[in-house]
Amino acid sequence: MKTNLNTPVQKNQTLDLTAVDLSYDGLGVAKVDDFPIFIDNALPGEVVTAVITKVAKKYAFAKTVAMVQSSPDRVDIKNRRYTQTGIAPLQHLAYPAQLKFKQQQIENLYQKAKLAIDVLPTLGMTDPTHYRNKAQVPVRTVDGQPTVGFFQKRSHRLVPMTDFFIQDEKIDAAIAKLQDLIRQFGISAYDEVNHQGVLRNIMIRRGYYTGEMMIVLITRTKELPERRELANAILAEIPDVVSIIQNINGTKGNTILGHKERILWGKPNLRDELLGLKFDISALSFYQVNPTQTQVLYQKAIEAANLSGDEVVIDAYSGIGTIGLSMAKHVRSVKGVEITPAAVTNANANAELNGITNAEFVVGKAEEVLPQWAEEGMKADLIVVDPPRKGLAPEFIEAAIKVRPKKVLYISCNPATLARDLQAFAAAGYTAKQTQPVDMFPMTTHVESVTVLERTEK
Ligand SMILES: C[S@@+](CC[C@H](N)C(=O)[O-])C[C@H]1O[C@@H](n2cnc3c(N)ncnc32)[C@H](O)[C@@H]1O
Repeated sequence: MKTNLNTPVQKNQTLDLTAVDLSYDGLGVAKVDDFPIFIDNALPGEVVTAVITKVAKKYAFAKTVAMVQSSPDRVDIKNRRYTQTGIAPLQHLAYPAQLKFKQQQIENLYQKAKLAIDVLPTLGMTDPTHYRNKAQVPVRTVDGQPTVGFFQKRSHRLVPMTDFFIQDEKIDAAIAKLQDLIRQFGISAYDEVNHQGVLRNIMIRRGYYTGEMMIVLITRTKELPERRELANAILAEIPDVVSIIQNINGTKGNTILGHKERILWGKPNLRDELLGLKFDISALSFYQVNPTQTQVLYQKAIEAANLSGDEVVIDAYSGIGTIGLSMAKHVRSVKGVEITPAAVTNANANAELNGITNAEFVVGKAEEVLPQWAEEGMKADLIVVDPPRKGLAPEFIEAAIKVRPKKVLYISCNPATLARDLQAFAAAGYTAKQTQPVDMFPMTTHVESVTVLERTEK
């Protein structure tokens, strides 16, 4: 065995470890002479017998082989596969402790960033399972059959399953039916090693309030054999389907959706409702995956913004307009910017659908459009941002400061980039008193939150 003298542990070594923390991705953290070891299946306070699986220069990974002393926060898991695949990496942690973990994640990052902002207790769900309104599952050949499931963590080995625990059960039922139909029709599964086969992924969305279902079949090829017959069979077997779309993605790599699509049956959009407003959503548009908690998040955001009714609002990273349109009746006007053209088409149509006349959305990169708006002398009282995980670009923050809004409302799905961006705003005199985490992704380590920054300089 190769021994590394510079690290206090060696690969394949078995030892007892005490977890003192939980990493951002749900692994127990133990220290040996200050050297961090990330342990699969260990909660803070637990003592486990573990075997070291990998050693790097500054850290190591280990796997629990026996529990010496377990945590009172440990609960029975539903199924090993949900941890194996990363679908529910926190399923072994009691739900109240998950909420606390998310609050602490933000607190720790704020402490490191020297930000004096209170983090409120995370708002959770009554039933933290079966909440997702969207499934995106790979299709691969297993035992000679096209099979649905989920990839094992950090790999592309398919773990077959049709019951996904955190997804709407009607979506799970539709996935199981689709697997039967794909097999009946003899549609080949994608083979990513040789870039062969037809069906890569299945995406399904279901409107929480409307019950409408959209099915997207993502293929490598333009050809989808017997596509009309397949669409008819889907309609006969799966209830409430309003849209069947073939999305074509001929690229190699991990991107799920391609840019081209063909409607096989029905409407190009799915309809859902949020806070009493109707929203049409295309297959290519972003839509929050937890519909009940999205309403909690938006309500908190609107409340925290403490609107007077007279504000000019910029809604950056506006998607299909859900936040801007939910705010529209509380403000003077809303102007949104979003990179995905299909989402902007949805957003403007959604304004019309709800009789909202004071909101408008444009296509563009927020970090390019906001500097243009600032250059043109555009004024705004409130800038709402809801960026992807990478957070805000420095050019965006610079332009936001130039616009000099009284407030910035930051909705974040990644506390690390949130803390970084809040530091940049703080340097320009924008400070926050508190952050409200809302649990949008129970059983996972994802942390969503809302923070209002106010301009402290005159
Ligand atoms: C977290 S989602 C929020 C969408 C919307 N606010 C909502 O809650 O439904 C982030 C959105 O930013 C968009 N986006 C990603 N990069 C962008 C960029 N550079 N400029 C503008 N929009 C971007 C994505 O397409 C996505 O719709």
